[in-house]
Amino acid sequence: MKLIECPRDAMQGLPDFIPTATKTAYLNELLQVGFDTLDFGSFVSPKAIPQLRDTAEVLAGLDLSRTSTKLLAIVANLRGAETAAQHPEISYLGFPLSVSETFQRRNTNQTTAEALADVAAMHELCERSGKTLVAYLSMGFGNPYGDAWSPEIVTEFTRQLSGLGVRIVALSDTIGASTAATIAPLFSALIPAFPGIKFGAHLHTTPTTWREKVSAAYEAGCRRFDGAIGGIGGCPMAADELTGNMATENLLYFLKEKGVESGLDLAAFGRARALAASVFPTH
Ligand SMILES: CC(C)(COP(=O)([O-])OP(=O)([O-])OC[C@H]1O[C@@H](n2cnc3c(N)ncnc32)[C@H](O)[C@@H]1OP(=O)([O-])[O-])[C@@H](O)C(=O)NCCC(=O)NCCSC(=O)C[C@@](C)(O)CC(=O)[O-]
Repeated sequence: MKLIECPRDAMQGLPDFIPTATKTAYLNELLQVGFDTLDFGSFVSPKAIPQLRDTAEVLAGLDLSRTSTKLLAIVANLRGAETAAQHPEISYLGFPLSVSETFQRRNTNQTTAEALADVAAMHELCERSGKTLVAYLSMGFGNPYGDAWSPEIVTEFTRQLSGLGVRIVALSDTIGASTAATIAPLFSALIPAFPGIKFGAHLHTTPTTWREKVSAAYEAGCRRFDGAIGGIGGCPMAADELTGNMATENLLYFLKEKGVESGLDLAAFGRARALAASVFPTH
């Protein structure tokens, strides 16, 4: 089981700037919890995402001496990927490739064909610099813009990613549109069809629908889940109203019910949750 904590997704849409020292302290606490990966920041345009304009400074303040958690940074163009690749502390570069043309344009100002060309270049950059590319298939369960969506379209994007050599694909429900009825068949079909790819679930959800979503992905064989403490956040490029992240607390409830080891230090998790209450005071 791999749990990926996403404070980047929790913070990126918040209008009030979280001071760099506060971000750093929170991430340092999260680094003690035992997550497989921390999606800690992004190297993108500060005009697009002003909240994360200090990612390089935050990275400089992280204490990586007592953690096995690996760092993931989101990038939205080659320039950001080249910046991220220069940091030896970062293991993963994450790029949002969208199944929806409208969202690709809103998020990275590209067509999906241009974004796929960037994925190819980013994958090569990662290979050269000892890093791994994580491709998010954004709007992977439908979109609010009226763009075509079907399991076949998601499969075709996955085929293209597989052809480029991408080995981690996070099926992403950017706006919380998924249901058990869309999640289960997609994971059930894609996992056996692409044995060279490790599939993750990056699900956004309301507090009432989280369980059916996690359960559908887990029962279909997914063993890599993204979450954010408190279920905070979402992508501000997608919609005005953000649908929160999958709460990490709920992922842990689910795993406990299933008798599955999370691998987390629960005391450290409690400390991180307590700190989250002051980092995100209005949530
Ligand atoms: C990709 C662009 C830049 C294209 O935006 P653009 O306007 O086409 O880019 P540009 O090249 O014309 O540059 C615009 C300005 O940004 C600057 N710029 C340009 N690139 C960089 C960079 N790398 N680092 C720092 N600055 C940069 C550049 O210097 C310029 O500054 P100006 O001259 O106007 O002062 C823009 O659309 C962007 O930054 N988008 C951010 C997207 C983003 O961060 N979205 C949220 C994360 S993805 C997500 O949340 C989804 C996910 C992963 O969680 C999964 C899911 O749920 O679906």
